[in-house]
Amino acid sequence: MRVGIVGATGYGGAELLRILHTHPYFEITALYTSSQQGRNIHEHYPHLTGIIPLTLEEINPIKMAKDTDVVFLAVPTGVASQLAPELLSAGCMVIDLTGDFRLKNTEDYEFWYKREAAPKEWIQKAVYSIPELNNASIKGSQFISNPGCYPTATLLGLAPLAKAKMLKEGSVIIDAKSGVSGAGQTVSLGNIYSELNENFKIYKVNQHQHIPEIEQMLKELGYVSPVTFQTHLVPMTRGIMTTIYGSVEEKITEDELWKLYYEFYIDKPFVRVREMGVFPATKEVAASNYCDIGISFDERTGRATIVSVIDNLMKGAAGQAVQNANLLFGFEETAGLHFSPIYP
Ligand SMILES: NC(=O)C1=CN([C@@H]2O[C@H](COP(=O)(O)OP(=O)(O)OC[C@H]3O[C@@H](n4cnc5c(N)ncnc54)[C@H](OP(=O)(O)O)[C@@H]3O)[C@@H](O)[C@H]2O)C=CC1
Ligand SMILES: CC(=O)N[C@@H](CCC(=O)OP(=O)(O)O)C(=O)O
Repeated sequence: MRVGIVGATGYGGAELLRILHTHPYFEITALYTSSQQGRNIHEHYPHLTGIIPLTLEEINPIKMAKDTDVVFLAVPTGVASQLAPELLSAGCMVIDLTGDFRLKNTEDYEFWYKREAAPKEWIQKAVYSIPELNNASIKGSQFISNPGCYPTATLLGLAPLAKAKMLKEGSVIIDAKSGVSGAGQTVSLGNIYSELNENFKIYKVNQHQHIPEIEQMLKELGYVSPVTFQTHLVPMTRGIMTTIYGSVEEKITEDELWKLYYEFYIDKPFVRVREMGVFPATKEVAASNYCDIGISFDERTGRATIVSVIDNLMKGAAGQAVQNANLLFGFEETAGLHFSPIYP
């Protein structure tokens, strides 16, 4: 299958290149840019010298549809709302990594993202897919909306309890932390070394654009209340940890809670439920497509604490996008994604 990547010069794009250049069924045939036409990708990313000898091409949907079978959009949110429909109309399959097609309600998008939403008919066509939580098969669709990084970690952490309808409505609090590559390669004051180093910051308090995405999916799973969701920037390059608190409706033991999670994910190759009492760290999934989950239940308070970690660029973006592409084309879900985490 011929693959094109728009935004190959960004962090999500770089991760797609790392995964796809050794993928058994996909071949990267074209890279597209809005600002660097004619340059070789290694001029932007010297680490790719001798590995991916491709020149960056201009974005031309008609030509792109002729030259590729599927296009990954690793562009800023806001750019895909116009570009994806153009590519789809030209006959391309599209995997969109942006937030532009995740929210089914356009008013929610406009409220949280503070910009105009994509056309409704295309939003309806987009399949939002965290593969471990999909009810329907995505094979046969043309257009995938890849989930956000924080929602992936959060929803995988909450899904077993939400689906079992064991979460007390109104009780969920998500405390999330991310490494700085989550903000992409664009420079901003908050992301420079002297602002980040030896610092720990909360940001977008009660205003994060991933709140409606988390709530939309939680509703589908069976939990309908709003959630409290806060995000923090950690002075590290990769990784997300979400520490999730929720009250459990029924009287259960910690053993029973662990069994619920273990069985929910038993046939899911990328979710590793840790042994009871063992909690994952971000480094234990770095550069891999795993989501690792640790669980604890406090019988005193009736509250569960769930810790889930991912690599924001892998399971949080490019890894999950390739996992979705594998499913879209009927390949094995894990194809090209057998990366063990980099440690130490
Ligand atoms: N970083 C992360 O951990 C995650 C990112 N995402 C999402 O993935 C997408 C990509 O993120 P990320 O790689 O981090 O971002 P980056 O800022 O690192 O890269 C985005 C790339 O988009 C390209 N671009 C900029 N403006 C335009 C435009 N007008 N038209 C076409 N291309 C444009 C740029 O390349 P060029 O100048 O060559 O065109 C740039 O390299 C975003 O929507 C982000 O929200 C989702 C989950 C996690
Ligand atoms: C650390 C950091 O800044 N992370 C970004 C994640 C952005 C992202 O992935 O945005 P969409 O998925 O909504 O496009 C943030 O919190 O906004």
